[in-house]
Amino acid sequence: MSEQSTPRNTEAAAPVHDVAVLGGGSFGTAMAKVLGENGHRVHFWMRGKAQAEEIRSTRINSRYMPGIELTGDIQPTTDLADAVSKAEIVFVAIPSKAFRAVIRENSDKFRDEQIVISLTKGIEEHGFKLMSEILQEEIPRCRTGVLSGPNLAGEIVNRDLTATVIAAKDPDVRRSVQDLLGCEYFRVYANVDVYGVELAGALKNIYAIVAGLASALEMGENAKAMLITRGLAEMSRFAVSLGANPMTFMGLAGVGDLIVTCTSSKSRNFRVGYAVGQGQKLDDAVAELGQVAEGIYTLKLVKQKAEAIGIYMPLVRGLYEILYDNASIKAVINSLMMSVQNSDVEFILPRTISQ
Ligand SMILES: NC(=O)C1=CN([C@@H]2O[C@H](COP(=O)(O)OP(=O)(O)OC[C@H]3O[C@@H](n4cnc5c(N)ncnc54)[C@H](OP(=O)(O)O)[C@@H]3O)[C@@H](O)[C@H]2O)C=CC1
Ligand SMILES: O=C(CO)COP(=O)(O)O
Repeated sequence: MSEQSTPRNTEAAAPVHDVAVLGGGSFGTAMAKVLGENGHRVHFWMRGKAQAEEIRSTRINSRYMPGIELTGDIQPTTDLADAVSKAEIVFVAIPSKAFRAVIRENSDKFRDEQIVISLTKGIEEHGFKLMSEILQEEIPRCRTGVLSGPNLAGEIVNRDLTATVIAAKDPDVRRSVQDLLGCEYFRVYANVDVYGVELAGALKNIYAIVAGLASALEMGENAKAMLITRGLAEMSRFAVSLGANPMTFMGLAGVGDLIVTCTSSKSRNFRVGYAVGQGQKLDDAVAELGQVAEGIYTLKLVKQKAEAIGIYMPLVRGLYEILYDNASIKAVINSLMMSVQNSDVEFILPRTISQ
């Protein structure tokens, strides 16, 4: 596909491609909008007939993106087979809990060598699988990749300047996604560390919840910086132990996404943490949100995994105790502050092993 595409910023009209976006939530809508504005034909699949009909007739996805008009050739559909069969590239924005089921149920609809990109930032409960691993298991004939970065959907649909990362082993996959999505408000950087980019996107949701909690408790700016930086240390320690490249965490998918979700109430994970910090029960906070906050599931899985492989993750443990063990927030903070004072950057000065 990339051979046919024109370099950016040329006068020549860019070729129109058929693409599919699976998932009619906030992020699926944001990516469909970018692709539509870039002149591509977007087969936009969602499971709700009423939602598809609404978008077809009003050009607005009122539940997930109220007031945002979807211009360009965006064709909402509830026929996944039809969307996938027409597409050169498929983007998947389905929450992690439903990701495998949707792909598996439709695995025979994908073509050999078709490019399939995960937009989902989560981990599967059984087996600690990332979405790219699920794609490889369910549709091994396809070429796969992952898009992740500081990408609040609500800003992208307003054409606010944004950058993201496409991670794929295959250079043609990377180039194709850059060509399809890149435009004057959306820049797509490339990485080959698929596992690191994907894990960064999933892990940062946990620290966004922590940051929301700290914000509700008015802990101050120093505390915010401490939490973001120690969150970065903790998530990179964990990811590196699983084979990710530590340098990936210096990039947009790591530190970039951590900054945006830990400092903005536009992040759903941040908002869940904020609500809990204000005394709301977790279930009520999630119900009120009405959208997915992947971090609450990722937290459980990462705590379990970290314990199983012996990785020190005090923020994960502390947040878990608050959300799931009814621990007092004050007691958890006190225990974190009074734990052993250790190395700042452990890739320079190794930690003293004392949990
Ligand atoms: N929003 C954002 O800013 C960003 C989100 N992401 C990631 O994208 C993924 C999707 O998030 P987002 O779009 O924001 O989530 P939303 O909560 O906004 O929407 C979820 C979407 O998934 C659909 N869905 C849920 N269960 C199923 C199922 N079993 N089968 C088919 N469709 C289903 C919902 O359909 P229905 O309405 O019918 O329930 C809805 O369209 C998440 O992993 C998130 O972390 C990544 C970057 C940015
Ligand atoms: O991943 C995101 C921005 O990069 C979206 O974060 P939330 O899911 O917390 O809204």
